[in-house]
Amino acid sequence: MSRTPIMAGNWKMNLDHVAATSLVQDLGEALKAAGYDSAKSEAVVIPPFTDIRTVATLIDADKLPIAYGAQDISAHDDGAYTGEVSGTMLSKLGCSYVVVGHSERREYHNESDELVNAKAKKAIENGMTPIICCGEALEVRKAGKHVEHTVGQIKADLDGIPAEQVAKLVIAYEPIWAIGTGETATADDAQEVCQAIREAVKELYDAPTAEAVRIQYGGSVKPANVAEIMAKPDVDGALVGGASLKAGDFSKIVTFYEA
Ligand SMILES: O=C[C@H](O)COP(=O)(O)O
Repeated sequence: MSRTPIMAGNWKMNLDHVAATSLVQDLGEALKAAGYDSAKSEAVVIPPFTDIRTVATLIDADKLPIAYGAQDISAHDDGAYTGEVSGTMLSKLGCSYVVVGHSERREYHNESDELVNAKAKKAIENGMTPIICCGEALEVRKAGKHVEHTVGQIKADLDGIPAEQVAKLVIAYEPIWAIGTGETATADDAQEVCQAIREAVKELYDAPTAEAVRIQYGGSVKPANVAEIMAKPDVDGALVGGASLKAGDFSKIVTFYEA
């Protein structure tokens, strides 16, 4: 089973809609110059909500080979939920992906696995693919409990999602201690947990579903380290923060296969 690698750039709370235009234009030009082949790697940008319409308009108008999505989604369909954004709204903007359960939202917004599960289901209900984030804090890794912790998250995050949907979604393993620190996990660290996540999906569902689900690594991925990480059999892509804010760097990560 060959899984198309997926490289998603999570801009986090960076770049207003004007700056977003420049980055997406530069990224489109960099990918074209690199001879980017979308069959070898999928490029996705995940901007702030306020940028999505602008990014969508540019990608559509210039027919750029870039998908886009959102950094969060409401667990509700509509109503009195001030500040939240619904799946219907995101789907109507043409979003293909929704990041759910990022460690920064789990920490700063106290998001539980139950809420992450509800958000993943809402993304699927609205025809979008969730990128379900998981990963351990440094103290958990130091205690040697990182596999147990991360697999436990994913089992809860996938609760009640049928196999045919799990096969199509994306899981992002992001060790919290590697996010934004420059402390990239080693390729072996990434493989260990991505393999354990795939084994857990096999136990929860079946072998075909485990083979089909795409599992990313995230945490200080850069052009210099992406090829080694991507050479691992159970790593199917990257969820990229800082490096996705630079068109040249993200283009090199998307075209990792050229290395
Ligand atoms: O969503 C992206 C991850 O949090 C990784 O961020 P980073 O590449 O800046 O470490």
